[in-house]
Amino acid sequence: MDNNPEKWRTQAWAHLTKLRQESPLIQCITNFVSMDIMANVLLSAGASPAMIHSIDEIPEFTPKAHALCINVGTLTTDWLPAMKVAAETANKEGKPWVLDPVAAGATGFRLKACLELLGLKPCVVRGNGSEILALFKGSVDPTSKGVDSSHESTDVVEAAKSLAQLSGSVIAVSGAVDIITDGHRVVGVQNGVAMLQKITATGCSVTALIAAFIAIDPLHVIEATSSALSLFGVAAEIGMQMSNGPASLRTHLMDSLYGLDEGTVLNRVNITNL
Ligand SMILES: Nc1ncnc2c1ncn2[C@@H]1O[C@H](COP(=O)(O)OP(=O)(O)O)[C@@H](O)[C@H]1O
Ligand SMILES: Cc1ncsc1CCOP(=O)(O)O
Ligand SMILES: [Mg+2]
Repeated sequence: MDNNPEKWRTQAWAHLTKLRQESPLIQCITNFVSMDIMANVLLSAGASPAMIHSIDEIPEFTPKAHALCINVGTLTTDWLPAMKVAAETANKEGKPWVLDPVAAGATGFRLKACLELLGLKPCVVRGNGSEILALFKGSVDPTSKGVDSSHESTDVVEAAKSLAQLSGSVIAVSGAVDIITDGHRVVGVQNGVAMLQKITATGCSVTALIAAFIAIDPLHVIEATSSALSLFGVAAEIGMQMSNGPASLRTHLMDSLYGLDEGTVLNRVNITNL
């Protein structure tokens, strides 16, 4: 894709239209905090969510899903084997899966689990600046703020590129500017509002949305990931105009995502090659 902004916008609208038409089934193995908002964001966008995480069901269910989202936000020893079996099943079935390494640098247990999952070759890893840096360094961050970031996405571009080259996954770093890279190309998305950081699990939700967009365009992972991040940001921008704070934005974000129309998308999507 050349750096014509119009092409990125047209592509984002084409992705959303296809998502609404095909309504892919997205399996989410995710943290307790995020389950509700993640499922509702997927529904608002046009996808079909299923929060199914029992290891007893994965061999039967994961092959039916069009994409899988794995999120370690409230990880326990019990859940990790299910996540690994699901990732392996998705790989075997040729289904794309994405990893959200929530608070990767917060503890040794979490970091080890995230690195093991990264070894199972997710199609995309989406994290905030601190999470991506922790994965790149492979070390616990003594100054970790848990699920929140203490690094700007734009400060970890080189780490993200190296991590992408080492892992073979596309790395998406969220922030004021979302960075998407396969280790060679770097794309920037400038949509969204800072208030998204004041709603829990918006990061988790946009990771699930990336899974949905990859489900409908698995051969263009960077493009699908960029569209998902941009359209989530556009919905937040529109929603913010009707909101007084995080609680009302949470509601308006979903209404705006559901109602996104061609004119709004073509006017607002802001994606560029960096
Ligand atoms: N300062 C900001 N301005 C605009 N959008 C932002 C800003 N910070 C985060 N976002 C958006 O909020 C969503 C969640 O990102 P982020 O807060 O980085 O994830 P996490 O919740 O995992 O830490 C993403 O869509 C991202 O683009
Ligand atoms: C608060 C919290 N604690 C464990 S998982 C979680 C949700 C994190 O969501 P996000 O990474 O999208 O902010
Ligand atoms: Mg997060």
